[in-house]
Amino acid sequence: MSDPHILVIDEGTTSTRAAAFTLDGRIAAEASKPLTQSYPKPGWVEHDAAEIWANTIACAEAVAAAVGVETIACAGITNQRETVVFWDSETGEPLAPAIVWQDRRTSDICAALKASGHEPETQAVTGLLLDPYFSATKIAWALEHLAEVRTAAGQGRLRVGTVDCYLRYRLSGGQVFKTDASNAARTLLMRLHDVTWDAGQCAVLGVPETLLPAIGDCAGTLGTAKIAGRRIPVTGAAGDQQAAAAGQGCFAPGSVKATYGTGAFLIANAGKTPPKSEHRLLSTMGWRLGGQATYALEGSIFVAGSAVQWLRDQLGLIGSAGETEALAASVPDSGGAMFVPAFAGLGAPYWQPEARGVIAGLSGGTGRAHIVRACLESMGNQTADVLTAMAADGVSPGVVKVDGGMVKNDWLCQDLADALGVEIERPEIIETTAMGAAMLAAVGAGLFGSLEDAEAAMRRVDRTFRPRTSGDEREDRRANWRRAVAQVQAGLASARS
Ligand SMILES: Nc1ncnc2c1ncn2[C@@H]1O[C@H](COP(=O)(O)OP(=O)(O)O)[C@@H](O)[C@H]1O
Ligand SMILES: O=P(O)(O)OC[C@H](O)CO
Repeated sequence: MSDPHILVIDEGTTSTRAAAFTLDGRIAAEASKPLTQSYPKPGWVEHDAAEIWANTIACAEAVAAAVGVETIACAGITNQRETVVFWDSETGEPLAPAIVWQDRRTSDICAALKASGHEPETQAVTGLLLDPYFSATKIAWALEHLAEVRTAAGQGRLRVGTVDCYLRYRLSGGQVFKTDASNAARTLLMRLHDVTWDAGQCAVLGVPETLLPAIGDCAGTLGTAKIAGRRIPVTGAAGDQQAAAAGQGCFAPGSVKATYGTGAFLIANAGKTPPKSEHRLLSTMGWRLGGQATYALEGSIFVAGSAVQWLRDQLGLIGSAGETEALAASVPDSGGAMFVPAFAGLGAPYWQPEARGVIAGLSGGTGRAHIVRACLESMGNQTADVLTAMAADGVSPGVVKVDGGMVKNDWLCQDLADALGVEIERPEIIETTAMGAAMLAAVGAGLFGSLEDAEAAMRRVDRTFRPRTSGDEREDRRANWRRAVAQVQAGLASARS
């Protein structure tokens, strides 16, 4: 029999991918399809869940055909988190557009909940803060505003879930209505310490607990996926950022990864008890295996690669994302330009959903290369904000393990090292999210005894970027960044007055 493969479905914000991994961590076949982004109103971001499903099946079947479906031993699913899908239990068809994690339409609901003093309780129970980023207010909004969703709820036909839950439902032919602990932890409704839905949060946020799926582990017997006429056991499932932390081998408490895709997300392993952030980071689930939770401290940055896409699609400054590398290197600095890409509000550690972006410090000499460089530099600047908060919460890594679509850019990786003053370690396979889902699925299927064993067999380091800046240079850069963020915040204050 040929070598077994692990099929991974990685449903990201901007594209859906499938890959077949070998047990030594190679990608034997892969397929991807872009996902349409809809911005129907300012601050709104939607996906078509029918397109998500069609792309998922097409990518999975293409990969199965390439390696031979009979060689696939098991499947793992990983996904953009917090995004909410509404579908009909009878047909599996979507009832409304999916409301994406970047969507800000529930800012007012969150502001009202904060004003009523509900944030400390929310943080104590769920580890999260009151921000439209998370799923619950999106569900409550849809139940109030979308007739299709309300009617289906009244008739007992409504299924609501995060993207993992929707895909597991459809892949199983409607047999499985379950989510996993890492995705459930992003809803604002899950009690972090005992991994159950919290009746109080459900009541306050207006989400009937009866609508919610069961919560399970991230590895084990999780259901089946009908692909290319075969029922493949699904043995791994986790949100994409937690999967990336597993794929980077962040198993020791305090080890940190940063994934640069549409957004950028830093996760520190926090061990076996929920961490408590005093500095506006999230306390969340890493993964849960055999009923045993591993917790994480997270800093979520809402705009990373999407700023590069904006330079390409809205400004036409570049023809492709890859061009940013040579352009940034073509100038000695950004010429004083500072780019704060707060298109979807500011995430950690600010949590200001109504903030909007700024490009400051422009002069007549500012050119295309300076703007591009300022855009890439904002990755290091935003990451430094999160690492500063992590340090204040007691986590100071000497190495940050990076991955995601942006880190193929060497200039960016070096700039991260220079901005942060830490080593930046890049693995051979930068699709670490998919690698982590493959590791979880392999452990769930019994192909490896532990995630550590899977990492030893599957993950290899490509390159380490070392800082080339002095502490004073980094401090100057931080001061300039703080001034630019202050401009964003001043804009916010004047918009309110
Ligand atoms: N060479 C590059 N330099 C900078 N950014 C890049 C480069 N290549 C891709 N990107 C950006 O990376 C993002 C894609 O990363 P990916 O991990 O696939 O995202 P996601 O999983 O969120 O859909 C895009 O936003 C793109 O603009
Ligand atoms: O699609 P990505 O890779 O930017 O990840 C999205 C995150 O899961 C949102 O929390």
